[in-house]
Amino acid sequence: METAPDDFSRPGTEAVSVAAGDLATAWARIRGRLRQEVGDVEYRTWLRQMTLGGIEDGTALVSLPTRFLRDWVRDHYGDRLRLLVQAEMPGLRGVELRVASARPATAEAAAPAAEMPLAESLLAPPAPPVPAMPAAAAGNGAGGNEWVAPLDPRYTFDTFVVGKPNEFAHACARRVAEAPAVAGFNPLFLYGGVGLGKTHLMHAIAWALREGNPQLPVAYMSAEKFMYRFIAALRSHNTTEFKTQLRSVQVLMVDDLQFLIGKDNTQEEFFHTFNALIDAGKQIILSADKAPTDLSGIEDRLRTRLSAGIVADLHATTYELRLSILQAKAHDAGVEIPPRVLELLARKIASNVRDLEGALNRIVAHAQLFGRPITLETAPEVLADILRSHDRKLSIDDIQRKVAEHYNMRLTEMASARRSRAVARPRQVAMFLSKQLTQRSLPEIGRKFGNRDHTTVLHAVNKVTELMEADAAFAEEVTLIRKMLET
Ligand SMILES: Nc1ncnc2c1ncn2[C@@H]1O[C@H](COP(=O)(O)OP(=O)(O)OP(=O)(O)O)[C@@H](O)[C@H]1O
Repeated sequence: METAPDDFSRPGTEAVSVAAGDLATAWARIRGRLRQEVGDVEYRTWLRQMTLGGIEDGTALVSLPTRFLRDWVRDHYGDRLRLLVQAEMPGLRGVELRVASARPATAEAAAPAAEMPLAESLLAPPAPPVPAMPAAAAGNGAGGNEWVAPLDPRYTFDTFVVGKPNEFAHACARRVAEAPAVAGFNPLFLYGGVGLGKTHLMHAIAWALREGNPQLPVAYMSAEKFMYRFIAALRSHNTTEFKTQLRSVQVLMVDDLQFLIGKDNTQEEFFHTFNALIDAGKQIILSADKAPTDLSGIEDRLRTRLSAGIVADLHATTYELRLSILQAKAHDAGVEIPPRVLELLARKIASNVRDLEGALNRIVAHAQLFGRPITLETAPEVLADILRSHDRKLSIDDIQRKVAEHYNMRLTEMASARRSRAVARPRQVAMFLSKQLTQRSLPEIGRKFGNRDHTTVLHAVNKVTELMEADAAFAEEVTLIRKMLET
């Protein structure tokens, strides 16, 4: 059994009439989406206390308990919140953020939240960033665009940082943006783990296409939205209009396709839409968390068609890519963050870019709140919970890399047979730290250092201990490297 559709009544010009149950469901979905987009940490820090007080004059009234939180949410999430609200409740003019005690969405949806003088409006800009749909796609005046998700203005090619893990996906996306529906690139199927940039790339393609031709009918939506709209069309016996709308676009983008797993009717409809568009020479761009071949629960015939164009993987980020992303985002935010702090984040938060952004936002907020620049000493404190949740075990590779970097020697020397002092001493330091900072046994450590014997490792550990006792400067140096590895 598939989930019930979101069936908000059509908006009037001034008021939007939404039943209490629908309002609560829509609000829950908006919050869920925000949480998914910004990550758990950021969501808990800034957005959890947000409540929907109701709708008044076509504006959603959202409350936060303090002025600081209200301002923060307005400045950092205001646009996003407005776009999500408008996507869920088409016809709303905007969102008003207030400082007020919590008040849930109720049957008296039109009742305002406790009035406060600090209300701020996030009204829609004059030309909302929604891809154009042609008259045919707009149906018979029922508001054509409202089932197409708005594009995020931040997600363009300009703001997408390219590195080894995403260069292929990025190149494919660029190619499709330059020349849609070229054989071999249709469909474009982007896949990868959570928060690695699939949605960002899809929006970037849509923005680029729009820039080239503002009239080009491009439709972007999540697979979830596709399903809700399809079920709503079924319920209102209006599937013809649904199909006509979809089939009149030139480019169709459907995000998070894994959502269709096990939803047989929706999959069937999607399959037909897909075939109709491809046969008509339209471009399709899809994303999922797995490659088509690994999407179990998707019918074989659909799976085969999904792989028929180009399949591009967004790989897990590397340290270098994470650092470049942080540098770019700090630069865009106009804040100076010491390189060491960015390196710390890039090293410690290896899961996905969304969490990385969350940590960076926290640092920026902290610096702005207290008017003090963040330092390598204060960053671990400010980010304690985030760092704890990303705590990862140090590996011998990490240690070798850091020691090689410190002594300005090539990483390969760690495993080489050379015995000159310039490489032998740093190698001994790396062996010593590997014994101190990992759970690896002496033979295991030896293997990582060019298959050396465990007695060589033991000798290195003893030698470094001895030298540290005899030479304060050397002891300080080793302690410093250790500290850098541990923060
Ligand atoms: N290479 C990159 N350069 C700049 N920002 C990036 C990059 N990759 C990801 N991001 C940012 O990380 C956040 C998460 O990316 P996005 O939403 O595109 O991930 P996703 O792969 O669609 O995740 P999900 O599987 O959760 O839908 C976004 O804010 C996005 O701008």
